Amino acid sequence: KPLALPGAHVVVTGGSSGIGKCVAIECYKQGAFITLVARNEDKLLQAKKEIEKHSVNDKQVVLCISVDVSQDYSQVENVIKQAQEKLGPVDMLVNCAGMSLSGKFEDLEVSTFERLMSVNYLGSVYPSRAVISTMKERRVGRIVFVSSQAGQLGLFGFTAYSSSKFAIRGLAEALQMEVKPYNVYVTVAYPPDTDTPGFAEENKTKPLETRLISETTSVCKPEQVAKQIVKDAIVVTMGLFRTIALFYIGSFDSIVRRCMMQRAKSEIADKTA
Ligand SMILES: NC(=O)C1=CN([C@@H]2O[C@H](COP(=O)(O)OP(=O)(O)OC[C@H]3O[C@@H](n4cnc5c(N)ncnc54)[C@H](OP(=O)(O)O)[C@@H]3O)[C@@H](O)[C@H]2O)C=CC1
Ligand SMILES: CCCCCCCCCCCCCCCC(=O)[C@@H](N)CO
Repeated sequence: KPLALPGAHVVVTGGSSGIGKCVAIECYKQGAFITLVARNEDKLLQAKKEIEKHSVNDKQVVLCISVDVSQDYSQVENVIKQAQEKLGPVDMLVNCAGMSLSGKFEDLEVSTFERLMSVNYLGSVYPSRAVISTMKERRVGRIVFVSSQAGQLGLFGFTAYSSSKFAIRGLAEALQMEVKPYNVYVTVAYPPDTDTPGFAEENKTKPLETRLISETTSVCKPEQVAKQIVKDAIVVTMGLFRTIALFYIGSFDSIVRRCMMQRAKSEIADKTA
C-alpha cells in the first residue's frame, strides 16, 4: 500500500522555499522526480540547484514552473499538463504554497481575508483539481495539504489565516471520502511554528498576543516537519479525529462504494442495451 517514491513524479507547490523546499529535498533523496511550482523564477532556480545536490541517481530531474497557484485555474491546469508531459503522471502532489498575515480582526484589511483565502485555500484547490482525474483513472495518487496548528485552533491575530487553514481541512476530508475507492489518499499536515523565510516574514507584523501565544511552543526545523509530512503521505495512518469519526466515516465510505458499484453496473447495462 505505501507509495513507492523511487521514480515517482512529485509536484510540490511552494517548493522554492521553507517547508516545501524541504519536502522536495526529502522526496528527491528517496529517488523521486520533482516539479517545483512557485512564482519567483530566481528562487525556483536557486532551490533547484540546492535540491539537485541530493540526487541518488543520474536520471533524476527537478523541473521548475513559475505560476501563481491562486489566480487562474486554467493556468494551473496548463502547468500540471506541462509537468505531466515532461515527467509523466503525477503520483504525489504536495500543496505547500501558502502565506500568513496576522493582526487584530479590525486592523486587518478586508483584502487580506480575500488574499489568504485565495492563496491558502484556492491555491490548494486548483492544483488538486488539476491532478485528481488522472490519479483516479490510474488508481494511484497522494494529495498532501498543509494546514497549520492554527488550522485546528483559532488563535488571536489569525482570524484571516486560521479560517483559510480550517477550510483546507474541510476540503481534504471531503475529498478523501470521494477518492478512497480509487486508491487515492489525502493527508493533511498541521505543522507548528517552523523556522522558514515565511515565518520570519510573518514575525515582522505579529501582534504581541500572537507572539506570546506562539512562544509557548518551540519553533521546529523545516527539515523535521518535511520528513514527517512525507512519511505520513507515503504510509497513510489514522489521526485522532479519524479514529473518533471512524464509525461514521466507515459507514459513509460504504455508501460511496455502493454508489460506485451501482453506477458501474448501470453503465454496463447502458452499453449492452
Ligand atoms: N512556517 C511556519 O511556521 C508554518 C507554515 N505553515 C504553512 O506551510 C506552508 C509553507 O510555509 P513556509 O515554508 O513557512 O513558507 P515560505 O514563505 O518560506 O514559502 C512559501 C512558498 O510558497 C510559494 N508561494 C507563495 N504564494 C504563492 C502563490 N500565490 N503561488 C505560487 N506559489 C506561492 C513561495 O514562492 P513565491 O513567493 O516565489 O511564489 C514559496 O515557495 C504555508 O502554507 C504555511 O501556511 C503551517 C504551519 C507553520
Ligand atoms: C488540537 C491540538 C492543537 C494544538 C495547538 C497548540 C497551539 C499552540 C500555539 C500555536 C502557535 C501558532 C502556530 C501557527 C503556525 C503557522 O501556521 C504560522 N507560523 C505560519 O507562518
